[in-house]
Amino acid sequence: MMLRQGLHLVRKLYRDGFKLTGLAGRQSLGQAQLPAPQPDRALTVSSWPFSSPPRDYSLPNESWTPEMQRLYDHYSALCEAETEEEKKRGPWRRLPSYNRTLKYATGGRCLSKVLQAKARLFTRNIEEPGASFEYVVFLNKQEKSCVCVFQAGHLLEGPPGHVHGGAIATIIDSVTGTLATYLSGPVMTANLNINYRSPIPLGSVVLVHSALEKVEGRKTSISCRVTSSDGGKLHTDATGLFVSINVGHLFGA
Ligand SMILES: CCCCC/C=C\C/C=C\C/C=C\C/C=C\CCCC(=O)SCCNC(=O)CCNC(=O)[C@H](O)C(C)(C)COP(=O)(O)OP(=O)(O)OC[C@H]1O[C@@H](n2cnc3c(N)ncnc32)[C@H](O)[C@@H]1OP(=O)(O)O
Repeated sequence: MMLRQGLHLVRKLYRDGFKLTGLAGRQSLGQAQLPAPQPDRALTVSSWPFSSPPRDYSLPNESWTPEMQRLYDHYSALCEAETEEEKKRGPWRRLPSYNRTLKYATGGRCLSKVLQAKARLFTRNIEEPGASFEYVVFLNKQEKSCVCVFQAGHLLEGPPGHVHGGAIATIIDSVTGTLATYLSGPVMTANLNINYRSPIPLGSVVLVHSALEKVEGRKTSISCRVTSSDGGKLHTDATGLFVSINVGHLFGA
């Protein structure tokens, strides 16, 4: 009871502008030249410091359509497959997906919880299942490629009944960025080139195929194709250029 009251008090202090943490506190991270954020704005971009632990959002939930579930099952089965020769697991892996971008930013080694709490991946922070980006990425280590099964929810509407181009860009950036991160460590998108070929119906399930094109020094180039779930229709194709960074770059270092 006392604990609950204590939490309530801290929460209230926080709401009233007592900034414990969050991106709003960036001045302390080397951006002192920027004007101080307004309290309201600060609260919208801050993260609650005692939020629940990161959860894997790439697992089935009640909003998934039968087609989404079918494709998930199909690629999950590939993850279970063993190679003939060595009875080792095959090249496919399902990538977990957290609501904190920085959980594995160092390539497998977890960063501190304080750093993680400062970074919320917006595609994974909409509370209503199925409302926006439902997706799961399967990586093929051998082919240096991945496929994302993506179900676009009602909040992503652009042209009536169809997915907004910015939402399509978001999922392409997320999938190609994930592949680039897996292959090259921490990166940022430097360039994204997108051709919208045919509209994506809202609520439908599409496949986002991404593959490594080349690595040149700090630059990783990834190609991408968004198709209907049977592969028969091309919706979008794209290329992304990702530049390797030190994670400190994100904090103004
Ligand atoms: C948000 C994620 C952050 C990443 C954290 C790490 C891991 C995350 C963990 C897991 C991933 C999970 C999910 C992935 C989800 C989302 C991915 C989204 C990623 C984003 O959504 S991220 C936001 C948008 N992104 C930006 O906000 C970048 C702003 N920008 C900059 O921060 C700098 O601009 C930077 C760092 C890009 C480069 O700056 P720099 O000083 O380090 O390097 P420099 O300029 O020297 O370029 C080096 C070489 O790249 C060539 N080059 C550069 N830019 C080019 C361009 N546009 N076109 C053609 N070539 C270009 C140069 O020509 C040179 O080439 P060369 O070496 O041959 O001369």
